[in-house]
Amino acid sequence: MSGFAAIGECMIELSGANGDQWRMGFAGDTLNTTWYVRALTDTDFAVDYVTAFGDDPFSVKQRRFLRDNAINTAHSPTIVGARPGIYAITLTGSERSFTYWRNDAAARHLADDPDALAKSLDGRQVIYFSGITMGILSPKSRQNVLNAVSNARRQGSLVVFDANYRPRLWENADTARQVLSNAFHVTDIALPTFPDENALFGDATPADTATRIAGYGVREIVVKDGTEPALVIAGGTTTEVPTVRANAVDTTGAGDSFNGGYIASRLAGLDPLVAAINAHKVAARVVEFHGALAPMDEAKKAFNA
Ligand SMILES: Nc1ncnc2c1ncn2[C@@H]1O[C@H](COP(=O)(O)OP(=O)(O)OP(=O)(O)O)[C@@H](O)[C@H]1O
Ligand SMILES: O=C(O)C(=O)C[C@H](O)[C@H](O)CO
Repeated sequence: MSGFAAIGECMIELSGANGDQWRMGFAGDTLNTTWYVRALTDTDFAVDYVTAFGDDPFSVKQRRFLRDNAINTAHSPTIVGARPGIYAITLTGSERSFTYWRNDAAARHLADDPDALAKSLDGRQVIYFSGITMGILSPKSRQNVLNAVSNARRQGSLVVFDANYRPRLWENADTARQVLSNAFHVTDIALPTFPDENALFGDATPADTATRIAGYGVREIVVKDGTEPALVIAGGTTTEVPTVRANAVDTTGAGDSFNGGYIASRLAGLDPLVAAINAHKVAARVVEFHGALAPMDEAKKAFNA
């Protein structure tokens, strides 16, 4: 087993608005985590982003962007006539909210071909996916993802999942609860965010979130909560790990970069508490930049500080 593969949607991102002038980049929760795993692992460690691309000029740029940053795309298909989704970031102070145009995005077809998906995940040390990955898909494709992930897990892959609840993606809250619970059932490491879990499952505290997720059989859980400490549940013990101070300008991708820092640390053999400390350091630096993707060298400096 070697390498990392994440499954999800790479969108066009509009960030850093200055009046009507925007900066265009590429982002999406699972891609953001992939970016930070790439930044924080050795160059000979294979990192893949598993998605579906369109065939328009922006999709071509996405593939080039990933390639230029040493992120491979496994067996991700190209869908003729399709194009990427877009989102724009609105800031209230440093707190982000998103406007999306993504209903017909190419990535919605990422699991249409179960064989290609299985090949993309084959032999990976770590597989990462999210509730956004599941939310954009048809019921049949959601099942294809769950099958592919659980088969890979049976072969020895470690599965990491963040529910990242985005209400607009779901037909209704009951479906979201059902699909996300199914995903937690095939997860080894859960990296949820408390406000998302509170919104969907009504958990009163981060400890309640951890208890519920442990009930799905997940043995390693980190519950993030903005500037509040993260709750780390591993090896039968529960520990609060405080965050790192930052001059935050845009919190987009905070949780995703935390996940990248956490996964890279665990891949390096560090224990969960040290992994959470490193993850906070990375996320605290990422919120000091506009958009989800901070420069890789800045993430690396924070990780090693
Ligand atoms: N203002 C901040 N200052 C320092 N660190 C922060 C700040 N906001 C977030 N973080 C860091 O990011 C982590 C995740 O934050 P949060 O729970 O807000 O993520 P999130 O809502 O999942 O983010 P996203 O979904 O945009 O990736 C925190 O555990 C912390 O390490
Ligand atoms: O909200 C989404 O679907 C995105 O993927 C956009 C952002 O990059 C992501 O939410 C940040 O976690």
